[in-house]
Amino acid sequence: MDAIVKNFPQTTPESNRPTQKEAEDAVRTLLRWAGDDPAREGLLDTPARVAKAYRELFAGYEMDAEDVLGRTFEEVAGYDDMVLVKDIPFFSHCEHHMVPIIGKAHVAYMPEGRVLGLSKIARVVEIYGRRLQTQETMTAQIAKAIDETLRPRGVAVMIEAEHMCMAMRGVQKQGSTTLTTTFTGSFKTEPADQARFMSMVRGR
Ligand SMILES: Nc1nc2c(ncn2[C@@H]2O[C@H](COP(=O)(O)OP(=O)(O)OP(=O)(O)O)[C@@H](O)[C@H]2O)c(=O)[nH]1
Repeated sequence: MDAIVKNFPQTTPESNRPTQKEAEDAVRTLLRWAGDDPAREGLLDTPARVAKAYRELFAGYEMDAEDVLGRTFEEVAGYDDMVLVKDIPFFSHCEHHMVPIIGKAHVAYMPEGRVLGLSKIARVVEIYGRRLQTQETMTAQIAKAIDETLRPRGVAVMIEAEHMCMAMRGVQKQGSTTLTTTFTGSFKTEPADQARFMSMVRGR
């Protein structure tokens, strides 16, 4: 798992964290930048609310995929075929504009001796989603985390998402979806495994 941290060194050391007051002052600055008055009554509590909301929206920096994925079970009754958890909803934020990415993740693996608790797969999506992200990085991180901790025969991750930076601002194209995939192991080497993943994701 060290490799994951090395490849994706996103977590801020606690010593570099601003104080609550610094965070609230920064929000007041942005309110003024937007053209509003942080001293007006309706905005007085907003900096504290935003600082609190950021802790929640970016809680992924506080969480470690290794802890979550470390809890595995012995293979269940000889089951060794694909396990797919699809349509896992998530909210993330793009690292370019800090506005939402709204999407769904589909995550599959081929067990090799051990299986994961299903909720742990959704938790890994949360861990990487609740950070500033690009969709490509998030897709790769989820696959890599499962691959390195569980050592399954293969991992497949597909993310479909709408980027609010393309909808609310800039080019302003609402409703477009970006799809990204990462395949490891048998999903990479066996076209049949990859095709089955795609058809299971698409089968509604
Ligand atoms: N590859 C990738 N690009 C992203 C993602 N989220 C946002 N972007 C893009 O990041 C790019 C940043 O482009 P810049 O030209 O530096 O910034 P900008 O002037 O705000 O760009 P516009 O959005 O075109 O107005 C934009 O094209 C965004 O669409 C992502 O998850 N993956």
